[in-house]
Amino acid sequence: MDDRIISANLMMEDQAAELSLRPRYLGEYIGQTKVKENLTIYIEAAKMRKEALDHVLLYGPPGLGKTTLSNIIANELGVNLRTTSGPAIERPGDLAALLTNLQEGDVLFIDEIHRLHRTVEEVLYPAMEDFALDIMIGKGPSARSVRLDLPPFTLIGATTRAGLLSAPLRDRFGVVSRLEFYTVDELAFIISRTSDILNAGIVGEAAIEIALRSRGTPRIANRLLKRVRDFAQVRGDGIITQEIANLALELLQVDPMGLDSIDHKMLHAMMTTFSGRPVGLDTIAATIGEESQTIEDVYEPYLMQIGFLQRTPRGRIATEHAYRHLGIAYPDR
Ligand SMILES: Nc1ncnc2c1ncn2[C@@H]1O[C@H](COP(=O)(O)OP(=O)(O)OP(=O)(O)O)[C@@H](O)[C@H]1O
Ligand SMILES: [Mg+2]
Repeated sequence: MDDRIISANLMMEDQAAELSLRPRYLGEYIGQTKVKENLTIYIEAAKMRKEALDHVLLYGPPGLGKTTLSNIIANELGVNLRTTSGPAIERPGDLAALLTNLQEGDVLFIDEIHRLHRTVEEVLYPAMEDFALDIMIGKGPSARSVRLDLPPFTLIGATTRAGLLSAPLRDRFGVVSRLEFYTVDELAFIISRTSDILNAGIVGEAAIEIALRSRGTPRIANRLLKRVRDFAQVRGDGIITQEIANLALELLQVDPMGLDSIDHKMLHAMMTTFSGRPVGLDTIAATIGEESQTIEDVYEPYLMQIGFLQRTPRGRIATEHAYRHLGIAYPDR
């Protein structure tokens, strides 16, 4: 179980809070400017034509706002949103039931769409393309296929791993948007907004301090803010000052770049155990006792984003920046 404070994955403690913190309209959705601009136009156009919006694929690391954006799209379109996830749809019949219950223009949101079963995925192809469901009736030689019309709908798929999507599925999305890590300013803005909602006073410098350590991820920003707020209440007078923020973040063992002990362990191993030579993902994983996939999906993207880690054909290497950050001498080559 991934329960690090800086984990981008959804944790139990986030769940209730995220519902109330989630922006509901595009105007409140901070950052992701390009994605927002495009969606605004597509949504407007679909509404003018009174048609269903094209199918949308949202991908990017966890906690960047894919689920939030899907909710917003349905809200902006003024339609119902049905939510499910790849692994939750076990049989083709489950998907058929979902699809036949949609009303015209509705949004069907499939989270973790890369985990759809093959047989289920095949039902989705004609549904996405022709708004039709092909049903087999009978068995053996007398079996025949009947085509059932579906109301036009919008499928929104979300995934952290677009690379795992099959080509036929990927090709059926008219809009494919990649969510990016947020800038420090954007995160500071999100933190201030969340503080308002939580009725917690925060000074600008403190918001930036938390933003700097949030790994470009709103979910982490909101989580850190809540922990820091506890400190402010107990150790201070409730107002989150820069001093309180620094103290709290230090105690939470989140360093000034948002790295925690696991990042340190991983980089350390690469620099010392492997003497800075390129290392394979599985080797790193085994050395620090983490799963390869977690490293690849969750830790690595941010380390690469801040220029601490590079992928080369021969393996991963830590960059000079990373050496400097950890205070380890960069090997001369
Ligand atoms: N652009 C944004 N502006 C303000 N808050 C945001 C934004 N994006 C995300 N958030 C906040 O971050 C939280 C996490 O976002 P969300 O659940 O949408 O991420 P996700 O990409 O679906 O993650 P996962 O990959 O784990 O499903 C939301 O509850 C919301 O409060
Ligand atoms: Mg989500």
